[in-house]
Formats: sequence, structure tokens, C-alpha cells
Amino acid sequence: MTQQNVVVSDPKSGINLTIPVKVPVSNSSALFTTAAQKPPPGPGSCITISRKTLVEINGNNSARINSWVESMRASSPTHHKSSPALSDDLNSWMVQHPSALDMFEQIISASKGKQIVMFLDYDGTLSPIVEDPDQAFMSDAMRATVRKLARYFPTAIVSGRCRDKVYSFVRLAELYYAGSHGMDIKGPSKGSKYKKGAQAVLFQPASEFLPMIDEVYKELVDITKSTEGVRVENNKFCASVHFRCVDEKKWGELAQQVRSVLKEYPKLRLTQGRKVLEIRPTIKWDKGKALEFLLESLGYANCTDVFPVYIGDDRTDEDAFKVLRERDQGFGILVSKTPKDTHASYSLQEPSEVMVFLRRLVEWKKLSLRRQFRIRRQIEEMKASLRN
Ligand SMILES: O=P(O)(O)OC[C@H]1O[C@H](O[C@H]2O[C@H](CO)[C@@H](O)[C@H](O)[C@H]2O)[C@H](O)[C@@H](O)[C@@H]1O
Repeated sequence: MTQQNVVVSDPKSGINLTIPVKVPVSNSSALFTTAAQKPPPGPGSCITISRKTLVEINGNNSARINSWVESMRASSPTHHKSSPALSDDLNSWMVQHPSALDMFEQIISASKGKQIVMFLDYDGTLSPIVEDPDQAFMSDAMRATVRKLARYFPTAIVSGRCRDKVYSFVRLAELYYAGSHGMDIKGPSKGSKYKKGAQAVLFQPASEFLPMIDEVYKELVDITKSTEGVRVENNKFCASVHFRCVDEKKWGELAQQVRSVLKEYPKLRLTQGRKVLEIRPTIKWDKGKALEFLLESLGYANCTDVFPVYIGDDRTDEDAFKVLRERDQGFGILVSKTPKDTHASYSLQEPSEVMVFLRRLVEWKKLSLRRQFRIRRQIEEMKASLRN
């Protein structure tokens, strides 16, 4: 057991009471199953939940909710004004995860003789994070860049969103799409020069969960309707509960609501993204598995001459970064302005830097193709002059 301070807020008086309670030390980090998960807080940390919620939950459950809230906080760092200590942290993190722009030449030379395959997360990578998930549009400039990228490299969008939704934002039919955290994969519907003539790729490893997710989505909408600012999104094979616009004082209450639904569904699990709780099937499938599946579909299953590059900003992208580390192939790039635990090798600060990086890749490829073409022509000319 450990002692935890719980702040009970009385909605009528607005008074907060701090109550020390004994709670079991739970292995609650397992609730959030991505790689970069931090352990639950130690004794003495505080959370705020309403009196009603406190009465409803038992000791074990309260420890669990505490750790959910702490995890929600950990995934939503407050951006303080820069201080010398913070910039020291950032500098030492940047030594471990240098900017992919600064390391461009090294990256290119590591890919020499190999086929680069591009994997791009959507939210926070191709489009900036905004309050309303329905308004997370990518710019025309970004779309044009991704279109050019796909002319030179097989390119996939790997997103937590449902595939149709992310397609409606990206609108490029020549790409591969892996929606619902990789649980809904579809090949290009037009114009890809990769895997010509191959059967269309369509892979949905969690299809049996479709009715369950639909049911849970409806329950989540219903149970959270009294909590201001919550947004529940149906991502087909998973559901997202957004708390970006929920007052932090209500996070405990929201965690309790989500928990009360989830506990009735042992076949579902919870992961976490940027100010979002994600409910998904317990199957062993994630963005990392989707990456491997796509490499296989492209014919690079056991190849050493492939160089996958995965760019993402979220905890759920860590599964893919980890796969690349384990395969010792290509590398991951984390999009982040702040230091984070990550399996990625390099970093970029924001989507605008992602665009610059992608453009440089396109320019480099164009130049190297032109160079190859010139050399081939010179060889042909030399051969012809020798014959004459
Ligand atoms: O894998 P991704 O493509 O990064 O998708 C992850 C989640 O992205 C979306 O939520 C995030 O972006 C929203 C719009 O900027 C933002 O409001 C929210 O706070 C972020 O978590 C999307 O709405 C979710 O369904 C995805 O799971």
C-alpha cells in the first residue's frame, strides 16, 4: 500500500479538501500499453476528482483512476516559458535525437543502395494539432509535397483515425493507408508504380471487433455527455475519447467514466495519445505490425536492401519506431518540440519541418535520378563512338 493525496472538490462550495488515502501499489502502467509509458506517481502526488466520483470508487479502483489521470497529465505537458534548465534538457535530448534536417546527408548516405519506403503518421505530423479533430486539415503545400514524395518512394499513411476519415483529409489515391492504428490497411486505389498488377491490399485483423467498438462508442458518448468539452470519436476499429477541451479538474471524473465502460469489455484495452484516451481491441496489432505488414506487401519482407523511414509524433508511433530499431533497418523520426522518451533516432520540431524534410528527400531523389540518367547516356554515347 502507498499513501496518495486525493483532492476532493465540492462543487457547491468550490472548496477543495485534501484527503490522504491508502491505496494499493498497482502495476497500473500496464493500463497504457505503449512503450513510452511512465510509471504511476509516488506518494504525495495530487489528483482532483469530484466527491461523487470518490464515493463511487473503491480503493483499488481509485488507485487505478489516479494513475490514469497522472498518465493523462504526463502525456499533456504544460508548455512553460523557456528556462535554462529546460533548454539544458532539450539540448541533451537533441544530442541523442538530432534534427533529421541537420543529419540529412548522413541519413541519405545510410540509405545508399536501398529502397526508401516512407511511413507518415497524420495528426501532429502532416497536420498541426488543433482543438477540433474534424478541423485537422493538412495544407495544400503539404499535400503537394506528399504527392511528389509518393512519385519517388512507396508511401503509407499510418493513423489512429479511421481510414476513410484520414483519406478524406489526405485525398491522395496513390498512397497506402493504415487506419485505426494499423487495423485497417488498404493499398493504393490508383497510380502506384509499386507492386504493379498485384492484388489490391486490404487487411483488417480486428474485423470481429466492429460491433463491439460500435457499442462501446455509443456507451462512451452517453456516459461522457455531462462532461463539458469531451469529444468521442468512432475510429471504426477503435474509439477515441478526447480531453483536450476538458477542464483538468474534470479529468478524474472522465477517467472514471471511461473506466466504468471499459471494465465491462475485457477484450478491449486502453492506450493514450495526445490528450486522447484510445480504446482498442486487445489483439497484438499496432502501428509497428502495420509497418511490417506493409513492407511485406511491398515485397520487402526479408530484404536487406530496404530503408523504411517512419515519421510520427505520438506514443502510438513508438510501436513502429521500436520495430525499426529491432530490425535495425531505416529509422524513426519523432516530431516533438520537447524531450520525450522515444525509440526514434532523429527529431523534427513540427509539421512545417516535416514538409521541409520530405521536400529535401524529393529533391535529392530527383537529382540522383538525373545523375544516373546522365551517366547512362554518357556510357551509351561512349559505346556508340567505340562501335563507329
Ligand atoms: O495516429 P494519428 O494520425 O496521429 O492519430 C491519432 C489521433 O489523432 C487525432 O487526435 C489528435 O489530433 C486532434 C486534431 O489535431 C487533436 O484535437 C487531438 O487532441 C489529438 O489527440 C484524432 O482525432 C484521433 O482520432 C487519433 O486517434
